[in-house]
Amino acid sequence: MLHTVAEWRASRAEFLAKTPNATLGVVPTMGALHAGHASLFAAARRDCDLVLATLFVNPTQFDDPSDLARYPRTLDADLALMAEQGVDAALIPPVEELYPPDTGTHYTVQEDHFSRTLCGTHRPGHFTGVLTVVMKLLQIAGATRAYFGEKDWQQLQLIKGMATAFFLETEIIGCPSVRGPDGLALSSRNRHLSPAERALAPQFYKTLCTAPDAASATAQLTALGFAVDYVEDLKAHQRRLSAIRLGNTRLIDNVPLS
Ligand SMILES: Nc1ncnc2c1ncn2[C@@H]1O[C@H](COP(=O)(O)OP(=O)(O)OP(=O)(O)O)[C@@H](O)[C@H]1O
Ligand SMILES: CC(C)(CO)[C@@H](O)C(=O)[O-]
Ligand code: BAL
Repeated sequence: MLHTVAEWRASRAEFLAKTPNATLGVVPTMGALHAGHASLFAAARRDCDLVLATLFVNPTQFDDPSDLARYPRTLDADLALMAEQGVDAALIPPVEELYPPDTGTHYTVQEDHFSRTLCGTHRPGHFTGVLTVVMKLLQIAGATRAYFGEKDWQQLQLIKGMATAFFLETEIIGCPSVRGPDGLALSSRNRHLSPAERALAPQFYKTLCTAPDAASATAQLTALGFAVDYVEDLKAHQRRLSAIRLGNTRLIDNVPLS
């Protein structure tokens, strides 16, 4: 299951030699897998002949070193979940392989770009890191389709924009957010929540769904005890996006505007 870039490229070539018109799906992740990731694997499995998952905690997208240091790492459980979901191959490259020394090249966008708003404002450099690593992963994968979650809605739009701008041949597929029974969007960072924070967390989604406008959502969330980074209604997309912090844990979510 484990592949370096060179191993993946060799097994991909071998597979395509045997099955010339095969479709390939790639699901980029940072590991610590949960049912949200499983839904992406299932979509790829349904649509594609060969499914690659990538597990890489990308250092360049972390604006906060302590967030990177405590990012959950659960490799054994991740391998079991991927096997259950019928993932064919997992690329788990070391940092030096994705970032060879002295290349000094990254993907960036102009000052007034969408990537500088919302999470881009609150996590400076975050989307440069995300888009750079996604460009690398898509080039390595050489897939027909790549699967991303709508939970990270701004990220999904930016990746679609990059794929269009750079004429990438991989189709970018967005998949619906998977939620717990209480409405909380599944996220690897949920495991950092204390029991009290976990009990409060579903109010995040509920408030986004019910508040009449972004200002009231902000006021209601603040009154409940969330530290609000932003709530914004993107009228053009009919979408409400938000990021909040509970203690040291930052969560994001988005809902359609009704
Ligand atoms: N609840 C979810 N439903 C659907 N897709 C999800 C969900 N959570 C994550 N994803 C998607 O899985 C892919 C990998 O995300 P990632 O590994 O960062 O997990 P995560 O749970 O979003 O972690 P965190 O937000 O804590 O970094 C992304 O495309 C992301 O949008
Ligand atoms: C797309 C991604 C795998 C890039 O590191 C990451 O931002 C994520 O997991 O959403
Ligand atoms: N899924 C988002 C990755 C991050 O928070 O860095």
